[in-house]
Amino acid sequence: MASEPVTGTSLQVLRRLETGPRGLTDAEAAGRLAAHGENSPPSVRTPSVLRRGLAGLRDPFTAVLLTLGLVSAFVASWGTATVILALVAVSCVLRAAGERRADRSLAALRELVTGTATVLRRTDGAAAPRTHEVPVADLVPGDVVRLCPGDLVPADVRLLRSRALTVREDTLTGESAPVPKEAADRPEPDAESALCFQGSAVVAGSATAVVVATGPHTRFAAAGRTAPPRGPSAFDRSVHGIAWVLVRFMLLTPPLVLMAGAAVRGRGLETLPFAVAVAVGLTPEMLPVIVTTCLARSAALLARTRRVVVRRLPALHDLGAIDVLCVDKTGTLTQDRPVVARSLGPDGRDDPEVLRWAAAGAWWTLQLAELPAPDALDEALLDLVQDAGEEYDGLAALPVAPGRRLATAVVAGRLGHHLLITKGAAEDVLERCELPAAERARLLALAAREAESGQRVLAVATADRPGRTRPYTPADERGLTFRGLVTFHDEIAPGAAESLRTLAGLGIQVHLLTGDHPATAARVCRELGLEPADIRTATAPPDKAPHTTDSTPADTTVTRLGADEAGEGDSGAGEAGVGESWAGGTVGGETRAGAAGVGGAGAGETRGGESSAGDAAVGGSWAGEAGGGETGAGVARGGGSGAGGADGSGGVFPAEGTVVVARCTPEDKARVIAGLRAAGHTVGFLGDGVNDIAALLAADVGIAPRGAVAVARESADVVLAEKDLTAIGHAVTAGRRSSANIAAYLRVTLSSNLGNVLAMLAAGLLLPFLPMLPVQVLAQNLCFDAAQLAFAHDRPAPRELRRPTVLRPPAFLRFITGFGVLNAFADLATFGVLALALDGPDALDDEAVFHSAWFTENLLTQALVMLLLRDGRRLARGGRPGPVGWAAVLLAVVGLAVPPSPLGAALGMTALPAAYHLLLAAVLGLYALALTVAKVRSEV
Ligand SMILES: Nc1ncnc2c1ncn2[C@@H]1O[C@H](COP(=O)(O)OP(=O)(O)OP(=O)(O)O)[C@@H](O)[C@H]1O
Repeated sequence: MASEPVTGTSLQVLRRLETGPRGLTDAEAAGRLAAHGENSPPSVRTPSVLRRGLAGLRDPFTAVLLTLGLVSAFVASWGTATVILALVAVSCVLRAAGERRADRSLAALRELVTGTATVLRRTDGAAAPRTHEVPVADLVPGDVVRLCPGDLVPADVRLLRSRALTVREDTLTGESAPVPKEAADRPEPDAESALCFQGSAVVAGSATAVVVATGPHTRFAAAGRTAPPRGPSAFDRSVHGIAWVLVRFMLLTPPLVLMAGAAVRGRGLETLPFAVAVAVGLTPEMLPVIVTTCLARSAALLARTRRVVVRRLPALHDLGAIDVLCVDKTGTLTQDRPVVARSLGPDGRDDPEVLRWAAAGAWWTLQLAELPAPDALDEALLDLVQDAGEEYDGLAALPVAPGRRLATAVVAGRLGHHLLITKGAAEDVLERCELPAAERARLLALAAREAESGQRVLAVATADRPGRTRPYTPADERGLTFRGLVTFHDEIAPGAAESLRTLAGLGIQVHLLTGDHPATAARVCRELGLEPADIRTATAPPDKAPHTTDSTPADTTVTRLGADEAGEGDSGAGEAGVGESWAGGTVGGETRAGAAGVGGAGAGETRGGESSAGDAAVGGSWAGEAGGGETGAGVARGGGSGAGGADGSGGVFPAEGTVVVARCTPEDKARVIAGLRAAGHTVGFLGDGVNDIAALLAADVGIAPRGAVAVARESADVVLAEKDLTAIGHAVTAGRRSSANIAAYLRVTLSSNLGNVLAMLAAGLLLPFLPMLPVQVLAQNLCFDAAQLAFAHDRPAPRELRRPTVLRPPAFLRFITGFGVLNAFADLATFGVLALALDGPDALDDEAVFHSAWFTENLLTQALVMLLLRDGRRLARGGRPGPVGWAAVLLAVVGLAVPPSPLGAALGMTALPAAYHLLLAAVLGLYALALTVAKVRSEV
């Protein structure tokens, strides 16, 4: 179905689809919707619970458990095998159920951000077609749709008309370089270039197209594709690091126990079930369950209370771990509702004529490039000049595109001449004007002065050319006559200042990456209460600017301006700054570069709030290749003040404060983020436009605000469904909360498990019998696991949420070893004291008594660890116990109640003498004291 109607001329295709260039009528569309079904985006086929359960076996802990269970069955230790396999089953079922719940709630949340398509429909056959925004799901074959930059192609379509259309097809091909598409009628096999496929992103240009396939018939669905998988999150990587250390321990444990038993006690293979049980005791089996539950609960709560949609569950962890947030300016920190402020001539005086040129250019670009709607700057111009462009006939348009910061309209002038009207970034337009260098520098300074007051600035130029039939290309934008500047005021977005303050309070460094002028960006920063520590310009060499997709890292020269150089009120300094960046691009001026190490150096070591991560090079290709000598058009000079220490590039980011990188192309934004990540930061990016897609994908977490274009929303991990930016702070806190719960679970479980295992190994060697029967080890493990589920529901203390939650495996393993050893000492001390104090028929040399005493003591110490390592402060302040506190109490009750119960008898246990409980209370008191001291010391 997808391929059949797309060959032949556009007309043939339209006929075959029983439609026309004016689109379908409402009745036809409704009929086809009933016949073809919804054009639902191909969703991941929801796996069955069984499939999910089996997938759970791939988790390393579960896989090791299963192996140990099978080993036990192999040596006919049926009790041990049954309990282990039951543990495996419980873990897989809980995890599958949690994932299903999470999937369901996410599917419901995604509804909040579903996209729409611009479609041409008629009320009846005689009526004129009108454009409507309809939900993507309502599209049917035969619908005529309009595509513009930022759109996601809503179905498989055949182009009817197109203007300089480029799309990214990475969802289908994995290839991120934009591909040109054209409406021309071509025979097979070239017909593909007139087809766009569902899920592709429109990067530039515009088109009108007819829908040829929807829903399950699209190529995307047929290929069974889903969104390209992202690499593991920062948190996942840490958890995996820890998991693999433990898995190695677990695999080593049984042979060690066997060898030690044989060497010291002369025991044989009969110890294997015990050895296996000890290894199982080390396993944090509930980890996958707790991770899924924590994430799903936090995501659902965020959506309900803050209208924040987490589109990829693990992104919530990364959100909690970010220590750097890069934001774009327009549409994110500002509202992107610009209003014309001034129109001035080259002499700096008000000149309304410049505004008329700019508006005429905007009007004809809009008409000829077939853009369904003007961009915000053009809209502001057209709002003010009602009859814009009426005096001309439009001939051609070269619109703005990612990496291209100007637009040209060609109109018919007098006496058969053509008139080019170009408007855009001052640097880009002035570079194309015929001007002496000094005059150009003066005009750039004029633009910078306007920008310093926070205004957005467009330069306007024209050119009179003899008429011709040859098409116009960017190469024709040369030898222009400068006409003047138009400035715009764009209000700050609601909640932006408060949101930035909250982020600073959460220990997150904010950087601004924008395509706009450095002085405008710096002023916006100040208005938001952020004093930029550094202001830089990322300048693609002019001849590369329109073709950023094939630019290489070395194409970007980064010019650093001192924070004060673009400073407000000091126009001289501002002029110098901008002049310098300009010179770097064209006249061979100097690009001041800070000292920089090459990115990635010291990554890992430099992580974390107190580290010098910020001093490391931004690195990656951006810093490394842009610096250190002559690059592109600029000459980099080393010897700046950065702490990276190597030779010069502009890539050093300070450890504190905000850096503004202005005049960024989409690739520059992505490169800066890649560099920051290589320097060890966990980086979030907040952006709303088609020029932000690469950055959204490059960041650990991409965030799109409400109002972002469809492609940005689709590329983001987190979407804010409300306009209020303060939701980001709440989302970060929610991420930290779930990460803190998982980290606490790991700390408590692993230190406690390690302590038990060490104590059991030691006791196994000291005693003439096994310190616990395998089935008892497993039973107490099961009780402890069940209690651990409370961590998914806990509320961490506020101080735990003040900094990014970063699990550093070495520090973490040190923690659990320290507390594990302490726990083992407590266990052994208990028995030392009890052995000395008790004798008679109930003494500890009786196996059943010993096993029961060990069981009770184990569960009580574990409860104590839960209480003190997690709920200690809350209880010390006289607060009510949280879920973990109550779970600990329950665990202690089970520890005391099981041995004398029938269940205890079935497990080979017996009631314990009263004296034991008294002595145990005293030993536990001492242990609690030691634990508290150790905890306080570990926090200093
Ligand atoms: N309609 C337009 N006509 C001419 N030039 C434009 C137009 N829109 C944008 N520009 C120029 O292109 C520059 C870069 O635009 P781009 O969309 O990349 O970034 P931005 O909107 O300025 O900032 P941000 O990256 O923060 O969203 C603008 O600063 C402006 O100079």
